[in-house]
Amino acid sequence: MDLWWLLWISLLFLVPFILMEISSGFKFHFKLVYYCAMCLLLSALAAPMCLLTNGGRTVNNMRIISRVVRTLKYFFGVRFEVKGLENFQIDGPCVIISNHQSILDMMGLMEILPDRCVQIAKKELMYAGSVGLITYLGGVIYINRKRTSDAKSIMAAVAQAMISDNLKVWIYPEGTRNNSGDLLPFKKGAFHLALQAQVPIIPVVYSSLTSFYNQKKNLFTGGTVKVEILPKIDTSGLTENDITDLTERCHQTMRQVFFRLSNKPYESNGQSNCAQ
Ligand SMILES: CCCCCCCCCCCCCCCCC(=O)SCCNC(=O)CCNC(=O)[C@H](O)C(C)(C)COP(=O)(O)OP(=O)(O)OC[C@H]1O[C@@H](n2cnc3c(N)ncnc32)[C@H](O)[C@@H]1OP(=O)(O)O
Ligand SMILES: CCCCCCCC/C=C\CCCCCCCC(=O)OC[C@@H](O)COP(=O)(O)O
Repeated sequence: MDLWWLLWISLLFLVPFILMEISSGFKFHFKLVYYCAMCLLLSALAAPMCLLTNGGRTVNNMRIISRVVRTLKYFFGVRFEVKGLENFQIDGPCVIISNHQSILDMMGLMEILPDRCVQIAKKELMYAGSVGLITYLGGVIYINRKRTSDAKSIMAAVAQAMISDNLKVWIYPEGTRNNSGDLLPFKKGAFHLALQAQVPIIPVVYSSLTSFYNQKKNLFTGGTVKVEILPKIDTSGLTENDITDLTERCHQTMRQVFFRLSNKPYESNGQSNCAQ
């Protein structure tokens, strides 16, 4: 008899808990699927608009893409508080670096995307159905992260194109999505590119999404993302020998801003910030 009571009482507590877990998990995954479906749908709608307006693969399509992607935030209750937009007002090309937390970053990217700006992306994105097509039409540059030598030669060609076509290039120097509440060490490609093209670097920092988007906690509600565009960092006169210093300087500056925007106390990590 005692055993039955124990079973009933445990069920009384366990069933709502399991249901809550299932439903919040369901809600999280449902919202993620909904986000991907919206990206696929909007890309499928934007692709003909790009083709009809600009004919094919060109950075001019980014204007259409960013306008369309900017509508996404209303569906997901995400808002952006942007500071420092004036720092994008520079003549000519530059390398823009920013932190990368999740696929939701596409909204933050398109919210402030300056004119004539293409992104560097992993080549797998090319195969993401209509999203792959829209990235192709927008002029996104694909790299194979597993082959450093290929990535380097593509980046060298990009350095030339930046100058000849007056392009800004957006790179996520962490090289992958990172929702840990800190920045990963930076890869060096962005800094080589800036030096090769002899163009300035503009760091952009997005506050942590973890308060409203957290994969570990199955959390995806609405919230505000603080964005800060920092003043440009000049690279003129720097050489290959300065790459590590430059990388560390940018990482440290962005990390400080990231902690400030995320309302977290700054923690010095006391180790090299460059990916080895
Ligand atoms: C309409 C609705 C649409 C809805 C959908 C929305 C679509 C919107 C469209 C926008 C699309 C945006 C897409 C964004 C996608 C974001 C991503 O895919 S992030 C992942 C891909 N990006 C990156 O990986 C960029 C950052 N990575 C690097 O820069 C890397 O350095 C690397 C070039 C990939 C090389 O990788 P790895 O070998 O792992 O890196 P390192 O440790 O840094 O370098 C090793 C070694 O090589 C030297 N080196 C690196 N780069 C160069 C270079 N360019 N030239 C010369 N040498 C280089 C480096 O110095 C290291 O040597 P060392 O001796 O140790 O110093
Ligand atoms: C017919 C084929 C159908 C394919 C279906 C593909 C489903 C995907 C659909 C929509 C995805 C929308 C994502 C928007 C663009 C996201 C860009 C992005 O954030 O890429 C991640 C990349 O930065 C780093 O990747 P990793 O963290 O290293 O991994």
